[in-house]
Amino acid sequence: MTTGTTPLTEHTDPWSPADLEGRLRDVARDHYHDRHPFNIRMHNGDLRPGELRRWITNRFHYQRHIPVKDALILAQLDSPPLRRMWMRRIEDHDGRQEGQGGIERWLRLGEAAGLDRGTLLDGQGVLPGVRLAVEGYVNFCRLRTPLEGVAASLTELAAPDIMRTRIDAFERHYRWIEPDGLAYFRSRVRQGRRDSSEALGLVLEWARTPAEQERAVAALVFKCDVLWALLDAVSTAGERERG
Ligand SMILES: O=C(O)c1cc(C(=O)O)c2c(n1)C(=O)C(=O)c1cc(C(=O)O)[nH]c1-2
Repeated sequence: MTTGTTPLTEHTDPWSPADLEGRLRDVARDHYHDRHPFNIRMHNGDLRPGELRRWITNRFHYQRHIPVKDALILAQLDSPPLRRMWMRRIEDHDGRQEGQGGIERWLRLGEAAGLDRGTLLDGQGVLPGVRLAVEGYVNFCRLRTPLEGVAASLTELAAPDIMRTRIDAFERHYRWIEPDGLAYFRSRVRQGRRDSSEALGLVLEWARTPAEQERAVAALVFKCDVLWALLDAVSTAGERERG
C-alpha cells in the first residue's frame, strides 16, 4: 500500500480547499496502516501473546516521541493561539503531573499485557527498524516547515476508526489483557478527532500555492510510510521467531 516516494508533479492552478481536503483524505484512507497485514492479523485475533507484547513495546517507542516531535513543531509556530493549541497535544501525552497522560496510559496498557514498566522505559526490545522510523518522523518535524509537520499528523484523520476496531478486537480476542489497559485507546478516539480537525483546518489555511499543497500531501504520505515501516519491523521480527 505504501508508495515509498511520491514525485512532486506540481499542478499549475491551486486546488480549492475542498479538493485539497479530498486528496488528504484519500491518502489517509489508501495508505493508512489499518491495511498492514500485521494490523489485519491483530484485528482478526490472530496474534500470539508474544507478538502483541512486541507491538506494545515497540509502539511505546513511537508514543514517547510524539510529544518530542510536537515540541519541535511548537517551536516553529509564531502566535500564542497556535502555540496554545499545539501545547495541549504535549499535555495530552505527558499529562500535567506524574501519573497522568497518554504515555502513562500506554505504560498501563503494557502492564495489563504482562510487561514490566521498567523494561518499557529502558527501551529494551525496541527494534532497529522502529528506531529508524521514529527518528525519521522526529527529524521530519525538526527540519521541515510547520505546514509539513502539521500535515504529517493528519494520519489522525483515520486514527479514531482504527482505535475503535482495536478496542473491539482486544475485547473479543485478547481477553488475557486486563480491560483497564484499553484506556489509552478509548481516550484517543476523542483526542484524535479533535487533533485531526484542528490540524486539517491549519493545513487548508496554510497550503495555498500548488507547491505548498503538494508538499502537504507528500508529508502525509511520508507519515503513512513511517507507520507502515514500524509495523514491517514488528511483523518481520515475529516471522524470524517463527522460523
Ligand atoms: O495506534 C495507532 O494506530 C495510532 C496512529 C496514529 C497516527 O495515525 O499517526 C497516532 C496514534 N495512534 C496515537 O496514539 C497518537 O497519539 C498519535 C499522535 C499522532 C501524531 O502524528 O501527532 N499520531 C498518532
